[in-house]
Amino acid sequence: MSDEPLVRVEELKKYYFERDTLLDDLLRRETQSVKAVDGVSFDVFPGETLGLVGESGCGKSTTGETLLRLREATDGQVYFDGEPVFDLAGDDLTEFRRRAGIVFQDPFSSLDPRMTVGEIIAEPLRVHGLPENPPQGLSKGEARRERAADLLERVGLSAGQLDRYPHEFSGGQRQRVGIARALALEPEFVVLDEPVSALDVSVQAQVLNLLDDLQEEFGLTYLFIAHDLSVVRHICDRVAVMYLGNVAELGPTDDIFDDPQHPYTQALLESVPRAATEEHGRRVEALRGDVPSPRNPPSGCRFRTRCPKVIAPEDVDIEQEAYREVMDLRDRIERGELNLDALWESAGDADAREDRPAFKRELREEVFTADFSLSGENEDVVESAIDDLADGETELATATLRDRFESVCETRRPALQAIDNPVACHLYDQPDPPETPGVPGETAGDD
Ligand SMILES: Nc1ncnc2c1ncn2[C@@H]1O[C@H](COP(=O)(O)OP(=O)(O)OP(=O)(O)O)[C@@H](O)[C@H]1O
Repeated sequence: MSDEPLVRVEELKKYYFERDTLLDDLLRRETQSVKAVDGVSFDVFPGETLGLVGESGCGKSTTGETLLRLREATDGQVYFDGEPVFDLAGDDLTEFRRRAGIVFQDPFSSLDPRMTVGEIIAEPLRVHGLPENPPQGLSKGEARRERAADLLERVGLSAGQLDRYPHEFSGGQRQRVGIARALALEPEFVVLDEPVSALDVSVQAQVLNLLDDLQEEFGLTYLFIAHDLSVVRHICDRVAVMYLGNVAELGPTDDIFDDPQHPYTQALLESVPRAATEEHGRRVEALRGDVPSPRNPPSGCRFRTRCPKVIAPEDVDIEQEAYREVMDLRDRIERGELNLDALWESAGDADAREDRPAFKRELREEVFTADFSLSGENEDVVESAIDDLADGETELATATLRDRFESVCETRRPALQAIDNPVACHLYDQPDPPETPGVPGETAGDD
C-alpha cells in the first residue's frame, strides 16, 4: 500500500436543511437540520478497498455522495490525489468527475428505462465528449458504441445485448450494467454504495467476484459501503465503522472482526449470525433501543444512549446496569418524557399531591427495573432527585442527578486517535483536544 492516500476525507460534514413548511412559518417554529455526516475523517489508499459500515441511516451514502461532490458538503474537505475536491472548478472538476465514479445500490431505479444498455454505458463518455480522437474510420458515436460493447463483455454480459433495455435484464445483470457504466471513463476510484444489497444472495457472490477481478485488472481503489458486515469481511482491506454521522472505529478488516475495540463494533458483530456450526443462525440482540434521530443526536459520544460500557465518574462506585438506569431517568426528564401528572394520577392523588410515598413508589416502578438497587450516597442522590420530582422541580432533579452522575461520555465527543487502528471512545486514550481560542478551559471536543 502506498504511503500517500488517493482520497483523504477531513472532518467532512453534511447537514440536510429541510425547507420549512408553511405551518413552521406560521408557528415560527425553528426547523432542525439532519446531521447526516458530522465530522468524518478517513483515508483511502491506492488499490485498497475501504469498507464503510453501520446501521441504516448512519450516513454512509451521504458520506459517499458528498465526497464525490454529488452533494454539497456543509463543512470539511476531501483531497483527491492531493487536490482539494471542494475547491475544484472547470477542467479540474471535469477531470475529477472522470477519475472518481459511483455504483448505486439499486440496479432497478439507477438505470434509465428509456435508454438501451449501450446508450447507458456510453452516456458518461458522451457527456465528457469522449473519445477525443476516435480510431480511424469511426465516428465518436461508433467509437463509444464499441467501447460500450467491450465493457459489456468485460462485466460478463455479451456485446449482442447492447440494444436491449434494462427491463430485459435480471437484477444481477442490471448491476453489471451499472458497473460497466461506472467504468466507462476509466476511473481510478469508485464508491460502491451497497452494490449487492438489492440482489439475491445467490447472485451477490458473482457480482462481488466481478468487482474483485475488475479491481485487480484496472488497479481500482474502492470505497465499499455496506450495512451487512459479512459482505465486508471478504472484500475489504480495512473497515471504517460509522455510527450516527461519526466514525467509531477504523482498522484492518481482520482486526475489526477478531478484536473489535469500540463497544458499538462489538455489539454490531454480536448481532451478526455466527458462522460456527453450534451458533449458526443465532442473532443476538446486542444493541438495545433504536438509533437516535440525527436531527437531535445525543451530546458527547453519539453511541452513549445505547452503550453497555458508559463510564461513570471516577469517584462513583456503581454497577453498569444501575448507572444506565439512572442516566436513562435523567434523559427522560430532560426530554420531557416523564409525565409527572400521570404518576400522581396512578398514585391516586392527582389533586392534593400530598401522598409522596405513593408518588415515589409509582415513579420508581415506572423508571427502574425490578433488579435496580443502589446504596449509600448513590441512593441518597437518586432519592433526593425523586423528591425534587415530587415537588415538580424537574430542572432541580436533573441538576441533582447530573452533579453526581454526569459521564465524560456525554460531555465530550470522543475523537479518533492518529494511529493505525483508531477508536473514538473514552475507554481508550484520547487525543488532546485543541483549546477553543478565547474560552479558557473549554475545548473544541466539548459538545
Ligand atoms: N435528502 C435528504 N434530506 C433530508 N434528510 C436526508 C436526506 N438524505 C438522507 N437523509 C437523512 O440522513 C441520514 C443519513 O442517511 P444516509 O442515507 O446517508 O444513511 P445510510 O447509512 O446510507 O443509510 P441507508 O443504508 O439506509 O441508505 C438519515 O437520517 C436520512 O434520513
